[in-house]
This record gives sequence, structure tokens and C-alpha cells, in this order.
Amino acid sequence: MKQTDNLQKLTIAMPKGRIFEEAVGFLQEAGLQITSDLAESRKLIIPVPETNLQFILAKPTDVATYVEYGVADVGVVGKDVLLEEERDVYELLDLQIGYCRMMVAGLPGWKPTESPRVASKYPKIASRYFREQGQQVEVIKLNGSVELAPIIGLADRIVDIVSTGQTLRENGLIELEHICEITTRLIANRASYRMKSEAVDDIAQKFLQVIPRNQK
Ligand SMILES: Nc1ncnc2c1ncn2[C@@H]1O[C@H](COP(=O)(O)OP(=O)(O)OP(=O)(O)O)[C@@H](O)[C@H]1O
Ligand SMILES: O=P(O)(O)OC[C@H]1O[C@H](OP(=O)(O)OP(=O)(O)O)[C@H](O)[C@@H]1O
Repeated sequence: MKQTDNLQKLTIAMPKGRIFEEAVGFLQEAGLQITSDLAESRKLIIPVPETNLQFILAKPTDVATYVEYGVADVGVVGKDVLLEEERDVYELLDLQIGYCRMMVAGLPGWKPTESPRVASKYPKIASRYFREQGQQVEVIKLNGSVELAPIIGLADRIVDIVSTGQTLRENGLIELEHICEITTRLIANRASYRMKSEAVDDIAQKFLQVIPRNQK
């Protein structure tokens, strides 16, 4: 019997796209044998040789869904997704990568209207924020290029992620209100956290050792 046969098998959901490379770098630093050319492959399930681990590559917004349903034991996901999807998962660690911020933005000189409209890829975050501010707004869900909305007159403000600020700048928009900071998190399925505590703890410990090196 191979040494790995005794170990609890662990499936880790990884986000494809923007945070993928940073997350892979993180895993490599944590000592996991994962190759950096994964992004070029179309393979979606990747076993890590000589270990009890396998990765599944998911759309960032779906990572918490795979983890909530237990088809992945742990996942790497942006706080924005957790706030929007409100999935029933444990948030284990702030990995302190994927830094960006959730903002309200709009045109300079923006003035409140009688029936304000806010466009966002994050309708729940936007609705919650304006409700907390005591403001009644209509939230319009978009799937991308959200900065178009105020320029073209679909909405007077947007709620979106800002990182470098380039997209806002190049479209003549400004940051109006700061909602929250966003970073990438390690999450776990609730049952896996209990039933596979050793394997989950082991991966969390590996991640934990890398975090101080990543601090801004
Ligand atoms: N500038 C940024 N814009 C968007 N997401 C960012 C940014 N910086 C870090 N992130 C993180 O990356 C994740 C989004 O990655 P990505 O843009 O690849 O996904 P996506 O929006 O689902 O992609 P798409 O819909 O374009 O396929 C977010 O969940 C967020 O936590
Ligand atoms: O502040 P910046 O560095 O410019 O980054 C922010 C932009 O990046 C994201 O869009 P993304 O590139 O994911 O494209 P999208 O319009 O398809 O959502 C986000 O929705 C902003 O539009």
C-alpha cells in the first residue's frame, strides 16, 4: 500500500482567471507540487502526484458553491464572492492576496435623483449596502463592463471592484463611497471540516505559513 492511501483525500476548488496565478504561486510556496502551466491546460480536475490532494478549477463565483455542496472540501475564493453568494461554508483564513476594494462609483458631480439606479455584478452586496445607508435604490444586475452603466445612462452609480482604478479613470468615473476591502480567502465545507479535520488542518497550516511572506 502506498503511503498516501492512508491519508484523507482532499479536493481543493481553485478559481480560474485573475487570482489563479497568484493562488498557484501561493500553493507552490506552501510546498504543494503544483505546476504553473495549469492555466494553459483545459483539464478541470488535477490530481497532485504523491499526495492525497486534487484540485478542481472552477469559475471564481462558483468556488463557494462547490464547497458548500461538499464536492470540494476546501476552496480559494474572493471575499466578494462570499459576501455576494452567502454560501454556508467556514471561512478559515485570509490569504492576503487578491487585494482590491468594493466601491460605489459614479460620474463626478453626480446628484441624487428621485428614483436612483445602481448597476452591479454584485446585486446582493449593493442592495445590502444601500439598505444599511437608509437609501432606497433600484439595483440592476449586470455581468461585466459595469462602468458603462453611468456613462450611457442606465444607472447613476455602480457598485464594483476597484483595484488599480484604471477602469474608472479611463471611463471618466470616480470613487464615491468605500464599501469594504476584498482579499482572497480559504474556505472549508462544514462536514469536511469535522470529518477530515486532519487533512483540512494540514492544508490550512501550510497556507498559514505562507501568509506572513505575502503581507503588504
Ligand atoms: N481588479 C479586480 N477586478 C475583479 N476581481 C478582482 C480584481 N482584483 C482581484 N480580484 C479578485 O478576483 C476575482 C475575480 O476574478 P475574475 O475577474 O477572473 O473572475 P470573474 O469576474 O468571474 O471573471 P469573468 O466574469 O471575467 O470570467 C474576484 O472574486 C476578486 O476577489
Ligand atoms: O481598478 P482596475 O484595476 O481597473 O480593476 C477593476 C475592474 O476589473 C474588474 O473587471 P474585469 O476585468 O473582471 O472585467 P468585467 O468588466 O468583465 O467584470 C472590475 O469589475 C472592474 O471593472
